[in-house]
Amino acid sequence: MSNGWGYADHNGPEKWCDNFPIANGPRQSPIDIQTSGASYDESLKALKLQYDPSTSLDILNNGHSFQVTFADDDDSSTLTEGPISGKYRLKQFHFHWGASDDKGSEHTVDGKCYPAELHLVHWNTEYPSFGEAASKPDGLAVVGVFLEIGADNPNLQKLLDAMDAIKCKGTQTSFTNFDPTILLPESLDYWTYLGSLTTPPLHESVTWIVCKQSISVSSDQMKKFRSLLFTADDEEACCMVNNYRPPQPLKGREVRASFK
Ligand SMILES: O=C(O)Cc1ccc(OCc2ccccc2)cc1
Ligand SMILES: [Zn+2]
Repeated sequence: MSNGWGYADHNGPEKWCDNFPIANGPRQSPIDIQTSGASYDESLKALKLQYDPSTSLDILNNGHSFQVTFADDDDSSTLTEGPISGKYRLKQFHFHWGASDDKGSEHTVDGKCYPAELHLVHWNTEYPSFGEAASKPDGLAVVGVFLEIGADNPNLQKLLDAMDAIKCKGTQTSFTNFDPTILLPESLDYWTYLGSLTTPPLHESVTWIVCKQSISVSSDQMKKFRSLLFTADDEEACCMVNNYRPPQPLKGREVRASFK
């Protein structure tokens, strides 16, 4: 794969195993969450998400998605409790979405796809940095939130307004004073299982925490996501759509629910 991984036929999810053999590993993500197979675990705590908006730094088109990056040199923005032990710091959040409203999420629920999925990426402060944590079995905790077509979501507006400035791969702009709490659903009921990054290097280092309740996004707002490009300004334009990996084999893993 001379020009790196992506989501096209020549460099997409079916080809990633060529350079990243862990793609066929025992704890790959995403998965289809079969609700009947998820077991309620009364020992699971409620998620504790404490974010300081002053830690948001910038918004970047990295050629695979767009991400908002946070200052993570102290414990200002953290995830604690829930299924994890210890303290995890927020590093970034990003989205995955489809070319049309009938697909785009990475996780599915009883086979149902959503038009998009938000990932809030946190790393275990047991390790010195995100880079160190990213390859450890308990290194990362990612909170996933489904987006479902409905009314315009005003809480997405600041992200949408920034997209004109990050249309092409490699572009970024300042994105300060943003509290990602506004992107969370009302209920923080969740499913949790042990999985992986859903993009190369596909490290099996993620405790996944997938919220049962979705947030809304309108069809028009989804069109704005699809106006971004996978490509740099000196390349032939390719719309940033279908940047999702399909569900991977469960391989005997347990999926637990924080709710009855
Ligand atoms: O949320 C996801 O899609 C999982 C995911 C989380 C973090 C992530 O970071 C990219 C990255 C991680 C480790 C090393 C290099 C790059 C890549 C994927
Ligand atoms: Zn992701």
